[in-house]
Amino acid sequence: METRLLKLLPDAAKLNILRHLEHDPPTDSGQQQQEQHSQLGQQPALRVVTVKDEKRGSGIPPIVAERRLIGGLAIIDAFLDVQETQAVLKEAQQALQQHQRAAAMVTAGKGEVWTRGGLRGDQAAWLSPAALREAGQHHLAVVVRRLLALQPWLQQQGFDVSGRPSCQLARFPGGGARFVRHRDASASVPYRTVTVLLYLNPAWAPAHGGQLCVYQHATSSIRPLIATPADLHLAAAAGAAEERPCNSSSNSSCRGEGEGGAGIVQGGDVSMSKSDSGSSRGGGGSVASHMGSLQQQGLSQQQTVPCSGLDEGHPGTLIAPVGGRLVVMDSRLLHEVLPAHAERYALTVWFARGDPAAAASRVAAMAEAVAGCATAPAQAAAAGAVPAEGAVPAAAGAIAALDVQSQDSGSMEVTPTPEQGAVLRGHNAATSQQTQRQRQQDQQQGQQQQEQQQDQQQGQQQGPQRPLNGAAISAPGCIFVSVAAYRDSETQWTLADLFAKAAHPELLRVGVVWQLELPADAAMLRLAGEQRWLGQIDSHMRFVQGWDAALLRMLRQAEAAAGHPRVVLSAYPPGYEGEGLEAVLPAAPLPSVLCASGWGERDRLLRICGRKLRQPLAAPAPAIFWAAGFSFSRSQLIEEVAYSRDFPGLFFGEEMLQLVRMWRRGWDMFAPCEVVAWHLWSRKHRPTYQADRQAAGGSQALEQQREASQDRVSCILKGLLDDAAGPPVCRSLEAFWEHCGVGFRQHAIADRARNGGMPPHAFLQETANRSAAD
Ligand SMILES: O=C(O)CCC(=O)C(=O)O
Ligand SMILES: [Fe+2]
Repeated sequence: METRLLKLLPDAAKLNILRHLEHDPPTDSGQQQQEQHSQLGQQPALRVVTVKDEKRGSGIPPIVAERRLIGGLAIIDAFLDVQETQAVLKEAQQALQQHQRAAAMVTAGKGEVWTRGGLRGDQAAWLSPAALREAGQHHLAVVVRRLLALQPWLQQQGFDVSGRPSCQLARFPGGGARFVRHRDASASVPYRTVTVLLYLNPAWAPAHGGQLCVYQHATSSIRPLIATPADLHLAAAAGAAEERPCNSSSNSSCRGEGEGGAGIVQGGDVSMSKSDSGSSRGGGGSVASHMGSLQQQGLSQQQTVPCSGLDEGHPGTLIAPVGGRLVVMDSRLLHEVLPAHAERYALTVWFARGDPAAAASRVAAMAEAVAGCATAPAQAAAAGAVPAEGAVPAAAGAIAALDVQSQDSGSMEVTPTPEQGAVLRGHNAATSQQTQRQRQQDQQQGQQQQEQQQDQQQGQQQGPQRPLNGAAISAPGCIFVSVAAYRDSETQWTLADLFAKAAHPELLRVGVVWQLELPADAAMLRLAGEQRWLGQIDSHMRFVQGWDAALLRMLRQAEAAAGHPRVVLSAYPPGYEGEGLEAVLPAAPLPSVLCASGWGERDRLLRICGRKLRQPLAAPAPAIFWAAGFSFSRSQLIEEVAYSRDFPGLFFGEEMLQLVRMWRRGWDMFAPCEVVAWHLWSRKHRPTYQADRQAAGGSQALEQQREASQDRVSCILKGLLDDAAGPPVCRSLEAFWEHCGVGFRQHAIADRARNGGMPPHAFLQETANRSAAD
């Protein structure tokens, strides 16, 4: 499979292989977790040594029992005394060392501290009670149990903590390591309800930094739990209205909390803070000074360090990570760990709600998984490290694989890595739902085989030498969607929407080509070649509900109309406005058809546009042109018409090159009769490769390379250069010219081309987009 996959690649691309974590957090099955907890409780090895075991009695220490969360936050000092803290710290250090592999993998992938990535600088290890027991880390085990024993206390306060908790040790190594603003109940782990942090730093001093900053705990209503993009939208809108500065003189609810039971220590090491008032009292200095220290280390704040909420003027409570201190917080609260300048240890228990993560949450996790690509530093492009431009996979890039195959009920962790931005994977085995699907798949196998034979016969009859070997459309199969992205903040939303709106997200596999790296030896996602269907989209798109089912339906219709299975659905999708959560999708737009629109002034390559139809189509219509940003077919397409590495720097021209190659090998284009996606035509929200390169002073060599590629495409289309790539052709170039209605030698466009093969009156004046080329 691997060799075959190599051939499928956009040859110019550098594709980092999906890096699976080899180690799962240990407590991700509810059943298993329960067992582990009860084992923990029963083990004689876990008898109290020096740390007080609160198992006897109510299990809730008095120091905690009399407190409650106010505004979603409670800070409880001296949960452990100094000796206890020291004993636990020692074991925590051991545990982190023992679990170093795990810790490394949840951070930088090689045990490195990832401060340059700027998002998260800690090293962490999941704690399994069983592992602690085996390792003889009794103090730690007892403390974990004491933290777990807070469950009824939280329940009394109305939190759903009936799900399985998870437990983690984290070490920030100092040197400015931080953890940027986030919510623990995030899109990737929406089932977390309460975060309990126990700090293990007996000698903490203000100069050590690393304070926890909690935002918005003073607001009366906490934002709704993020579960779906729609919820996110609502949450963002509500949050924007709620957000207001909070200081002791102007906001009574803040002051009330500060003075009340929430544990705000005035003049001590907990303080309400707002950067613009410079009121970071006693808590170890402002974020700006931390940033300063990062800059001294040669890291530019702008390029490598995302802004702190404090720097943005948001009100927050600074909490020093002093040894023995317990912080209990609603997991929905935004918080961050400010740059730590000394080693900093914390033990965290996340309590979770009972119901397993819903499909929508798994979906939204995709958004987080790629969030890093939007912040990728500009220098990668500026240094000429980007071999091609545009949003099409002919360009070089790195693939981050997003494998959501087995996450229906499992927890998942998004693991940012410096190279890839993020890798996402689930921790659980297949669910019963999946097993059921598997059974259905098995049942349909007989049918598939039959249809497969039909496919093969059809393929042989149709001329192209290699028969199609995929099953027919009625058979279930996975869709592989290839997404190319260049520093595009919309990528995360595109992926979230893609999964959220799929009728069968479990059958979806996505590869993101991040167009930021030099070409190198390629290795394709192992997933790609194994899937039955192939989609290709841009990184700034939205989708209709059930887009996958709709595309399969239309592909089936198109195949029936064509009388063979070499069919590609392609169009320029209509536009949406706004970005991220603000995206506005026009309702029920009419479909469009790709048409020739003219010739590029400098490169003299054909430009195409999407012309909106006056009326909906009853079925997909035979079409002429192909758009790289929206294409759907059987996955054999990429085997038969692989991207070529012979055209470095190509942007305009790529679609025509692919088209001539596809068509001459027997693939027919069809215009979808339904709109299933929207595209953001404005480029205002993202830098382009071209602009980055110009900002860096341009590169003559790259420009020349690009022009040479364009010339070669021109020559191929004119028949002046033989295009030997790929499997043998079954249609002539002359037939292609006639089919398109384009005189490539004469630069002539016939009406057939201008109308994309449709009757002239079929169109509205309005186009679906400007020409994608301009
Ligand atoms: O260590 C802390 O104070 C907080 C860490 C954190 O936010 C997390 O692990 O999610
Ligand atoms: Fe957190």
